[in-house]
Amino acid sequence: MVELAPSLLSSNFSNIQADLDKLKDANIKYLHLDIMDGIFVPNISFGFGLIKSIRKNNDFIFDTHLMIDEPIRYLEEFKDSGSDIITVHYEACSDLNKTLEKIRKLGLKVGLTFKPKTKVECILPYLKKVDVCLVMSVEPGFGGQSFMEDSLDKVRNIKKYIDENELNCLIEIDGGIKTHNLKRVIDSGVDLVVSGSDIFSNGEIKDQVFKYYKIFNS
Ligand SMILES: O=C(CO)[C@@H](O)[C@H](O)COP(=O)(O)O
Ligand SMILES: [Fe+2]
Repeated sequence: MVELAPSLLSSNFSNIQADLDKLKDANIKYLHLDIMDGIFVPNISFGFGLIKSIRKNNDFIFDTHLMIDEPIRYLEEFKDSGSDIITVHYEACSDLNKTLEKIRKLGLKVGLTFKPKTKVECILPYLKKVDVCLVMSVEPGFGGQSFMEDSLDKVRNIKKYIDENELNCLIEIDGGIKTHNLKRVIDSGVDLVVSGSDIFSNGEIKDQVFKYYKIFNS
């Protein structure tokens, strides 16, 4: 069963809880949290203070996507703020093994992602250590960008590797997903789909979520 993880980045920051209530009403399980530090990516989003604050009233699985340099410095804080999955970038970690192991030791689900220009082959050896492999289908840093078609081949390669090596790793895709490209995305073999602007800025949130699940189930 494919699941949708709406990205908080595209929600209405002046009334976040109203949007979260709509997601809850639409039976959403995962919430994707994009953390940007202005160094690893050319944008700054929000930090653990905001996550902690929304954790109090929301039961979603918090899927935290860290677009920050050397994320190992802040893993405890993201755990304490309520993250369930922490995903780090291959390019951001000087000691990737140590970073992944620390997430595991903190008792969280371990996620690994990589920028579009990084070769898939670079991350394959780490997949035995991770619970979620996130394929970026846009350059990280901003919501609302166009979907990169070649990300589907990356999903297929990763899926093949996971199946051949009998690994227990979910595939997530993030960036530029819309209802019009969703079917092809699902057919490539993903388990989790992140969507931001198409969920929060395209009419009623609940109606949009239902459109996604209708396509998931088609
Ligand atoms: O990580 C990122 C961007 O860096 C994403 O999670 C986006 O926030 C998804 O937004 P859309 O592309 O769906 O608008
Ligand atoms: Fe993201």
